[in-house]
Amino acid sequence: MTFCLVLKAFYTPSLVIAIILYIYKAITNIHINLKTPINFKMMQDVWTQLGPTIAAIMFTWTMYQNYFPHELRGHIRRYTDKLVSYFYPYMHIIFYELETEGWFERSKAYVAIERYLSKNSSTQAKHLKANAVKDGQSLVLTMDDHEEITDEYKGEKVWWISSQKPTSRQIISLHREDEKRYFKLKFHKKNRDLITNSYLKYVLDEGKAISVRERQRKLYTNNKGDGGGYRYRGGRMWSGVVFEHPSTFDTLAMDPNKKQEIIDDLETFSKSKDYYAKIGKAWKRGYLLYGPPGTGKSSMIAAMANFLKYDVYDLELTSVKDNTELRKLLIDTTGKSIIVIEDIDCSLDLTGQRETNKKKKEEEDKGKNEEDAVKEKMKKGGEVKEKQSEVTLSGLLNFIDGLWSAIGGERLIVFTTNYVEKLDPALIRRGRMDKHIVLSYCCFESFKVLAHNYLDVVESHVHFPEIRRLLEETNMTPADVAENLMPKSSKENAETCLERLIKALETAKEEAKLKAEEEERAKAAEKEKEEKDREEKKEVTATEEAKNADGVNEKDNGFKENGDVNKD
Ligand SMILES: Nc1ncnc2c1ncn2[C@@H]1O[C@H](COP(=O)(O)OP(=O)(O)OP(=O)(O)O)[C@@H](O)[C@H]1O
Ligand SMILES: [Mg+2]
Repeated sequence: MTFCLVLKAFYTPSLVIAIILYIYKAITNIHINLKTPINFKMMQDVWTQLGPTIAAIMFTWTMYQNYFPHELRGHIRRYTDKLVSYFYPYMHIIFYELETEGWFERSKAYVAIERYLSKNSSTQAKHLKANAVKDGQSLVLTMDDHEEITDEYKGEKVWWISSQKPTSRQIISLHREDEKRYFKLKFHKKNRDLITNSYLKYVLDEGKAISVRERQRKLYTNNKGDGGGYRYRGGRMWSGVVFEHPSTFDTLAMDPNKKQEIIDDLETFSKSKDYYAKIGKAWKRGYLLYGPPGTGKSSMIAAMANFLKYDVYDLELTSVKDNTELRKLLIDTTGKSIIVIEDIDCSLDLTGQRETNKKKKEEEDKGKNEEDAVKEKMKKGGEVKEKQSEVTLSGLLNFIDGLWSAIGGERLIVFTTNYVEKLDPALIRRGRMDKHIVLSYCCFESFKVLAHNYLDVVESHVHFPEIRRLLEETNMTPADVAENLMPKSSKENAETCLERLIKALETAKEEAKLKAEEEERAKAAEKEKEEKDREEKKEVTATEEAKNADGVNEKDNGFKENGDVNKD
């Protein structure tokens, strides 16, 4: 029996089990032998018997550790494990916290499991650890070492144990503790396929999804680089700040049907990973937002990011040196993000670059030569102007849907513009910009959203019919409507704000009328001038024709006279 116990005690936890078993056996023996209830005297006897036995076990253990050859110990351990596993119906999988390769970073699998278990941990574990996330704004609770919690998957029970073991002292650990922390998953042998094929994937996916949901989202902008590898801000291509824009689809003023259509579209996109894979399309979607200034294009991007819980990469195209740098920037973005290029029509001269008729090319070449000459002149004079971006339309087209664009997945690319007609059709064709959304002047439905948000006027108001009429008769951007609805002092209430809006709408209507009249007058004057020019031109042509006719007659006469002379 003692030999068996020693055999079982090849590693410390087993040693503890062995001691417990021994105590139990000693007590039951006494109980059986004496047929008396266990009392204090008996316990004393147990301890008297136990002391030398434990000492013997410890001695044997130390001898074993110190004097048994390493290989032999390995063999013994292997056979003991086999023996134990023969009777033991459970299997274990271990997930270490630190990667053994590289710089001992935290393993992604461990982090995902930690997040996945956080819910069960907080309800089941007695000892918890708290880790700060979102830059210290919230806490994630995980079970502390030597805690065990259970989980259930498709009706089968599994156990998760958190533990740690000391690492070799020769390893210089950059981590906070010189210990190897790990999660151990215990499950019944019969569930082997279920766990390895399905449960583990589920845990990792869920863990990652929780991390993404609860992460601190960022707003990035590209750093200006020299194109040769060196970049500002510690070599990073993007620098980010915490994304805190409060715009949501609830605060966005637009036609409710159109709004719902966009929400549905976004939701479908975010859940369509498998569908995109099935149809052989990169998991990305392009949105073109266009409309006059102040109609909510930027607000909509923020609302999209908040709805999908994505990061935002605000790409400043003019700071990108060339197409290669643009590609590198794309590779440096993560999935679950929106890449935004605002005012695409102003970013670069991307219009008409595909119109390659000869004349245009010649003109361009001519212009280029002149430009080069000016640059050369400036250099000589010591004036070195900042380098212009060399990003081309084809570079941008590749950025949107070239081979590289598939990297990372789950990405929205959003362009905004005030002048959609200025853009090259290739840039905004479906497939590149899949959904075109026009954001226009404030309609009555949009106004109602703003009135609700800004003044808490929910259903109706006595001024609403008049505002409705005025909004139908004149164009006012949601930005202007919002500004009029915003109380400017504590004395102002819904009534005063709505009255101010009515006044502003009337003024806008009047101004629009005057402008239209002015334009009408200008048009009429232009027409009149054109008419006059045409008349003058007609007169000039008629005079010239008359003159020419006179000239021909004179010539004819001359010929006749000359002919007569020759004849003579
Ligand atoms: N549709 C809208 N819903 C709610 N608020 C809006 C809307 N449009 C504009 N606003 C308000 O007007 C401000 C300006 O809007 P925003 O920056 O989104 O306009 P934009 O279309 O991006 O303009 P620009 O073309 O000049 O960039 C926002 O801060 C917001 O308060
Ligand atoms: Mg904007």
